[in-house]
Amino acid sequence: MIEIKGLTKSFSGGQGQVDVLRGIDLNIASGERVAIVGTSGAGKTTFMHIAGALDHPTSGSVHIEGTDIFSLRGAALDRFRNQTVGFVFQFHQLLPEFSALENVMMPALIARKSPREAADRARELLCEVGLGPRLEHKPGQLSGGEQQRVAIARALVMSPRILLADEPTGNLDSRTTDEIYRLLHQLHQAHGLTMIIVTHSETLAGRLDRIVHMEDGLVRT
Ligand SMILES: Nc1ncnc2c1ncn2[C@@H]1O[C@H](COP(=O)(O)OP(=O)(O)OP(=O)(O)O)[C@@H](O)[C@H]1O
Repeated sequence: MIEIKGLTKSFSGGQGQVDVLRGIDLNIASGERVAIVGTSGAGKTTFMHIAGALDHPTSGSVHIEGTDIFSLRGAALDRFRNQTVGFVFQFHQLLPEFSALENVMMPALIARKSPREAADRARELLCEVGLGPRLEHKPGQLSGGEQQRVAIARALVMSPRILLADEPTGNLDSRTTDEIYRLLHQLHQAHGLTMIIVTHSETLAGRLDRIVHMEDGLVRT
């Protein structure tokens, strides 16, 4: 269960203060798949970064399975995030110099898993996302859809319970979008993941369990 209460985020810059999130309340059940939709600038990415503890709110709280995540500090917060949340970004952010296998291993190596264990887990996940024959390919040698599959495998390498995806199909054509949806569905069935997915794709949003509309830093009710 994810419980978000009174979340606000303001940035201050040259042109004064910008209130990007203005008091978001949202509960998401374990295993639920939620689409976050809204116009550009509504605050979706900012919200996702805070929900996944990549950024701090100005005020408000996020409880994940009972843990008040912003009461954790430093290494404890990093550990909680690495073990609990996996991220998939629109522009997948794979490291171009490294193979698919090495990209997926990376979070496990950073978490000090042994290279053998990291490689075994990465291989298993790449096979699960249909990339068994592409383990040694570098991102530049893979299609957009394949790169996104690598990014999804990487997000899952630490066996998180929550998957946060920001426009996971944003730069893909409709057939590849459909394939990524089917993969996410398969992973949801297999791992019981809670999924929060920011998307502009009505097709993708419509297939999830619930659609949350964000508008001007608030959830539209
Ligand atoms: N670090 C920052 N400093 C100042 N303003 C910021 C910062 N990050 C985001 N913003 C502003 O917050 C607003 C919301 O941005 P955000 O990326 O969360 O929106 P979004 O709904 O994800 O948009 P899109 O669909 O275009 O990705 C924007 O007006 C943006 O300029």
